[in-house]
This record gives sequence, structure tokens and C-alpha cells, in this order.
Amino acid sequence: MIASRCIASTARQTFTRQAPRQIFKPAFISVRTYATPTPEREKVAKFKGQKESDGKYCVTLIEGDGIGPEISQSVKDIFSAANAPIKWESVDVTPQLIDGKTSIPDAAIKSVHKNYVALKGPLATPIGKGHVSLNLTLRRTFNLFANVRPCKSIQGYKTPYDNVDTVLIRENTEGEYSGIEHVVVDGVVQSIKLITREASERVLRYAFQYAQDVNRLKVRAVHKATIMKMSDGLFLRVANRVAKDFPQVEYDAELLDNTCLKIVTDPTPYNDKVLVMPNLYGDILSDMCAGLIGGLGLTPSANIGDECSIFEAVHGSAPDIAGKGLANPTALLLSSIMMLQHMGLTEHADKIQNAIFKTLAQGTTITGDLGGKAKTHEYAAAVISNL
Ligand SMILES: NC(=O)C1=CN([C@@H]2O[C@H](COP(=O)(O)OP(=O)(O)OC[C@H]3O[C@@H](n4cnc5c(N)ncnc54)[C@H](O)[C@@H]3O)[C@@H](O)[C@H]2O)C=CC1
Ligand SMILES: O=C(O)CCC(=O)C(=O)O
Ligand SMILES: [Mg+2]
Repeated sequence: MIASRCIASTARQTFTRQAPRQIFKPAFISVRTYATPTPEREKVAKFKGQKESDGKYCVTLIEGDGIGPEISQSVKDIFSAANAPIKWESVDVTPQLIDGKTSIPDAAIKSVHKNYVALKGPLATPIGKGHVSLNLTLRRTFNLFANVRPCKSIQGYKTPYDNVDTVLIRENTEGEYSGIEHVVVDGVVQSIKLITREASERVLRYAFQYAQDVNRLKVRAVHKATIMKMSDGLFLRVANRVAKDFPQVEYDAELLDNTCLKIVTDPTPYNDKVLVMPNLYGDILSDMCAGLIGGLGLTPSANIGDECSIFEAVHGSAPDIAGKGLANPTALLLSSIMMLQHMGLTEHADKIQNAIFKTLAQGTTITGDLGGKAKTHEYAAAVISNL
């Protein structure tokens, strides 16, 4: 049911050659390099939310499962200490199964539509309970077609590579995540990877526009069209065609397995590129890039749509450490920085971001995943003291 709804809604969309209306402008990956607005960046639409009478913006908060509430609390505490003009509107997204279809409660949908932005903790996907991934459902419900996943080395935290600076843009609504699976006969199942020209074009245009917008003028499409000749073949053909509309952006393509090999051997050549790819490849590669800089506790992401956007960490609900105060809230915090930047609240973004990086560089109050002993709330308190 979900899959057919997705196909139908994709088909209804009018194909457009214009740039997507909202381009996320990343402070996290670019605070020094891209601080100056350029005419190109002025062209993109601004965040549509309005300040309320108390001078604050209302943002939907989905705390999530597992470690979600703990790391969300850190964000709330730090935002409050930093006097960030944000008012949180917590919503429940416990999935409802109606006629075999996973749906988000209406109140949550209304809240995100009203506020245009949401911050989201991780959501566990129940296995074997009839639900498709709630994350995927959210991305489809709000048509969040591009998932921007930057990954940058943290000063003071030593990893095999000192200078990682990757940006990955993942198609976020279809591909291997379409959820179209069925049993052919007992012992034989089929899972369909759905690729459409419309969704491919939409994310590819976004990637090229993004590259141009942040002056990172190389786009590389990552694919496996040698094997998935029709599906990845279509994605690649669309990439080749869209590239022609962005002559100032250098473009090439690379096979996924080769990208994996090269990026873990030496990530440096990827520091000037925007990687764009179908859904599953982006899911896997983004965890791999997180591994290059110290793990999933550090990597943020932005799910971008034309109407609204949801910011979340790359990681999941971490059931192995949930409820123990061991989680690193940095990934969700950096996602909230991306959100502030998206909303044009750059001063608050910079202030909180600097405190996070200072705390990590000091290295005295860091969480266990980074080799420290601090509990989640102790790390948050250290960030607050560095504000
Ligand atoms: N966007 C989302 O909401 C995502 C949800 N999930 C869901 O999360 C659940 C658990 O998935 P897993 O495969 O265990 O992946 P996971 O990302 O939750 O955890 C993988 C490993 O990284 C560690 N880790 C993750 N975040 C951390 C943090 N902030 N601080 C310290 N350590 C951290 C965990 O302890 C675990 O050892 C599943 O139900 C999955 O479907 C998975 C990925 C993304
Ligand atoms: O929805 C899920 O269960 C997993 C999602 C995921 O891995 C991701 O967003 O990176
Ligand atoms: Mg993932």
C-alpha cells in the first residue's frame, strides 16, 4: 500500500527544470569557507516559519526511541542555556497500522506542516510486526527527497585520517527502500528496487544546486549501473543529463564498490566533492564515512523537502546503550545546528557549534564512544559551560 502510494504521488509530480526551492546551507561543514552570502544563495527560498509573539520559532520535536529521549534532552538543555529562540513542540509518532498501511498520527503531521522544520531522534523499526520503517514513512509523508549527510573530522579526536570532509546526498524516497516485497513461492522472495526518473532528477538537481550553492564544485554520482543496468542505469543517465545544466560544476561517476575501497584507503580526494546516490548506497556509505571520523555519535543529517525538512542524526536508536546515559548527543546536536542554519539562525548555530567543538577538542568530558568517561548529561553540561 505504501509503495503504491509512493509511486502514485511521484507520478503526479510535474517535472521541473527549476532548482528545488530549499537548499540547505551548511554551517557545520562550512562555517568559515562559506560564510559570505552570494547571489546564487540569495536565490533560494528562505525558511518559511514565522516568529511567534514571544520571539521564538516553534519546532516539532520527535524524541524517538532508545537513546532518543536522552540525546534530545541534551539538545533542549543546551538550546535553553544558549538562549536559542526555539520552542519545542513534542509529538508522538507511534505508528498506526490502518488497513495494513503504516501511518503517522495526524497531530504529528499537522505539527510538521505548521512548523516547517522538525528535529527527530532515532526511530526503531520493528521487525516482523507489519510496519515498514517509520523513518521511511516520515520521509515519504513529507516528501523529504534529499538526505544531506556531511561528515567532517573532529579537531582533537584522533582517527586514522585527520582531514575527512565528505558530503553525501542520498535519494530519500524510493530505490531499495520502496518496501515492495513479496513471496513468489515458498522459499523464494522478491524485493523490488524502484527507481523513477522524477525522483532521480529531483535529488540530482538538488545535489548540483547544492554543490553550486556552497561552492563545492564537483559532483560525483555513485552507482552500480554495471549490474543494475536498468535502475541504476536510469539514475546514471539522468545524472549525465542534469550535469549538462550545471556547466560550472565538474561531474563524474564512480562504481559504488570502487568508492568504498577508495574512501577508506584515502578519503582526501573526496574532500572537494558532493557524492550523490540512490537510497541504500547512501545509507551504507554514510555509516562508513561516520566510521572514518570516530563513529555514529558524531554525524548529523538533514532530510530536505520543498515544504518542510526534518533534521536527525545518521545513527539509530542504539538499543545496546539506551537508558544508561552513555549516548553521545553530538550527532543530534550537529543536526540541530544544521536546522538552525536552515532557519537562518546562524549566530545561534555558530555559538552552539563552537561550544560543541571546543568541548570535543578539550577531550576531558567526552562520552565512551570517543574513549571518554562522561555521561550524556555531563557532556551536555560541559558544552553549556563552553557556550
Ligand atoms: N534514522 C533513524 O532513526 C535510524 C534508525 N535505525 C533503527 O535503530 C535501531 C538500531 O539499529 P542499529 O543497527 O543497532 O544501529 P545504531 O545506529 O542504533 O547503532 C549502531 C552502533 O552505534 C552505536 N551508537 C549509535 N549512536 C550512538 C550515539 N549517539 N552514541 C554512542 N554510540 C552510538 C550503538 O551503540 C551501536 O553499537 C533499528 O531498529 C534501526 O532500524 C537505524 C538507523 C537510523
Ligand atoms: O529506518 C530504518 O530502520 C533505518 C534508517 C537508516 O538506516 C538511516 O536513515 O540511515
Ligand atoms: Mg542508516
